[in-house]
Amino acid sequence: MAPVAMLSTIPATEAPARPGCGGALDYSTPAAVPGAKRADLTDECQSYAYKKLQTLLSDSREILIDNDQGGYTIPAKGLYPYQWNWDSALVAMGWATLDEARAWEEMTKLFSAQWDDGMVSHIVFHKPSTTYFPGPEIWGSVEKPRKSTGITQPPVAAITVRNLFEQAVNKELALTKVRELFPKLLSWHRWFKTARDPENTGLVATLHPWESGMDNSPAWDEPLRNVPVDDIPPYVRADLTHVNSSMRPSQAEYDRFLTLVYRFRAVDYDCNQLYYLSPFRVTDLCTNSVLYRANLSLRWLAELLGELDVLPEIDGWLESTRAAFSSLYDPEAKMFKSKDQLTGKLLNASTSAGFLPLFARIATPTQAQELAGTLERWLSCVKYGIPSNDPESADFEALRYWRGPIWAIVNWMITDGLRAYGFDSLAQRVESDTYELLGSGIYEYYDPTDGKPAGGGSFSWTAAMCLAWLSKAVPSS
Ligand SMILES: O=C(O)[C@@H](CO)O[C@H]1O[C@H](CO)[C@@H](O)[C@H](O)[C@@H]1O
Repeated sequence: MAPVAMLSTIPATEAPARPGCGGALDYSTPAAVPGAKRADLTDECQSYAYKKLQTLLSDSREILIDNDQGGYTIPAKGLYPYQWNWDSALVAMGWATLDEARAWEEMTKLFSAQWDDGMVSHIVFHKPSTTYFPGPEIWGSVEKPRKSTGITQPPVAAITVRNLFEQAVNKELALTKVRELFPKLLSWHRWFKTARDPENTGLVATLHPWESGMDNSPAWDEPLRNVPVDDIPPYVRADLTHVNSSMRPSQAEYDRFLTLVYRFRAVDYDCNQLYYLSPFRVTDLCTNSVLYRANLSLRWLAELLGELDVLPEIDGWLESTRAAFSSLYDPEAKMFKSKDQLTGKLLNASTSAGFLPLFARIATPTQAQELAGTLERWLSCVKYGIPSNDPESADFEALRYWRGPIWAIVNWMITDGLRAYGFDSLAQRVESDTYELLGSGIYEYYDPTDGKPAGGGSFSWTAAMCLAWLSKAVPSS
């Protein structure tokens, strides 16, 4: 696909009209800046490209400001009215481009709800809302609503904290914040080790599809089949009042999501029991890849602070994960796969999480080469990348949430990995596709077959990716 050449999906009111420019555009400078002009482009073309980026950036800033609830950012109004864990960690990187203090605040607010055992919840219920289910009164009770959920999400936070520190202009503030956050991060990562890898396998368990962040991924079809539906109280889904049911998880999936919540609640989310009693226990590629990368970041932060005593502990985690990770590689499919810990089998589905070992830097060079080949095949089947599910698989659904649509945050993670392994042109293809998709609106996800935006609108982590990643990645030649 030609880099950012087709812009037909941008509504005329939101983007400047595109003049007939041949070749790539320069997004970095207005044509009016003397000396900044590319010789092969007209003033009109350069100014168009510049304006397009400025429009996207200002829309993205507005979304973060609009979704700001005072120190934390909701993912989208109505659909997701609380603070979500990995959303906030990704959104903080976006905030950092306009207000560093506000970016740090996002992290502080997330960790304000950290549990005594170290866990950081997948949702923090700072303020009441009637637009989401299941809310605090389901996770706790009507009489005693919980302030946060009893499950977690992929631990992006340490990656963010390192990133915020490295990018910081105000290094003094950054160092104070790193000092504050480091022990909290360490305690969360220790919780992963003890609560989710009590048998010391090197890979942590995920006990609920919501913990994976990729809730209705086809990878969970098999293990969810072994989750019985209990006699749970009747409930009304709020998500279907915001988004069409054809784009959301099925009722059968929700029944199982809720069954798991009620079973976990029955033991008051005791982390020593959940691992053994959950009828859903998988090795999720996303969680394990993010955790490995987050442990690399945590190690970096420990060195920054001179916390050298903890290095052997973190090195031990890294080493055991490295030793175990190849067991998740399927050489025939040339793809990493998640695993069902209860049956011991690799799960059949090939999903975009299979590329995340690149983001982790844990794929071997041979595996990375093969993954790049697999990704090329996927991209040859769709107009835009990266679909969340193998576009050639029978269960690919272009608009159903994590079963096909493109997610900007996943594109960022995979692109970061592709560049680290030297696959620059593949990375550029994904960056160009993402840039073009965002031009049609800053949404939750996008249809890989035609680029149609879908799910929640004015979506925070998509806006954050525009600010923190795409604004720097768009091709300038
Ligand atoms: O559908 C839901 O109700 C929530 C449950 O956590 O998940 C989606 O929405 C959350 C908020 O954006 C994300 O963190 C998840 O990854 C997922 O896309």
